[in-house]
Amino acid sequence: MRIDIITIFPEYFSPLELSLIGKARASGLLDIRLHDLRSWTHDRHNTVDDTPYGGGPGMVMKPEPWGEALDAVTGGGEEGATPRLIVPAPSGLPFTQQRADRLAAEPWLVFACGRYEGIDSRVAEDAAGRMPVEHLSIGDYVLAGGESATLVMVETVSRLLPGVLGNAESAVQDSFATGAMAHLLEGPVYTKPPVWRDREVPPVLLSGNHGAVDRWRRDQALRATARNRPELLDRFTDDDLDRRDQEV
Ligand SMILES: Nc1ncccc1[N+](=O)[O-]
Repeated sequence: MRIDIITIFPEYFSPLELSLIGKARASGLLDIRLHDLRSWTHDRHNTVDDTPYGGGPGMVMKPEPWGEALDAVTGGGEEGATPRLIVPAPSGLPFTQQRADRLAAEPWLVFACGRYEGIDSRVAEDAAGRMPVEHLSIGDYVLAGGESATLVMVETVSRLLPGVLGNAESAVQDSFATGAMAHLLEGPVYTKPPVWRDREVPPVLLSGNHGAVDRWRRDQALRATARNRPELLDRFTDDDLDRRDQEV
């Protein structure tokens, strides 16, 4: 997968040189390219923002640098390929594991990181004439810009790509994963030693009875979900739960 990130703070993305994503980039599984939006400004101050029409607080990012940046970055696709443009914004559609699964199937993503009060809306309208454009939100709070959200989305999507995680299985067992534990929160996890500060690991996990372990894990996941995210349980119908009983 190719990922382009356009931002006025390229250094914000140095964490993408570390750990699993860093290794995936080094191995060629991931081709992440950073672009400084100011490269497409032509004035002495490399201006990227201006006051909002209609008044109001803050600044809006100017359309010209973005238009040139997107032309330059998205024009260079192999055999004229076009990317999916992701614009992180609090006003966007919710970024969920299901949406991450879908994005992980895309060959090429471009992230436009807006700062201030956002990017002039004509930029996304103009780009939509040439490529799919999605405004996505990672949560109902206001960040100073799209960079943190882009880090979250890039990490969430990248770890789903085959070969990026050491053990692809663990992506399946995660909270919100698809399959039998879909939409359930992950329950408690344990590793050695079997007793620590007089606290024992639940005996079922040491029993070697995989059916009992799976049932225990699903029960714990249902409890965690009921406690912290009861609204996620509404998605289950009775036969869903019955089906899970068969599956687990
Ligand atoms: N929540 C956000 N705040 C600012 C920019 C982007 C955001 N987001 O969720 O993608």
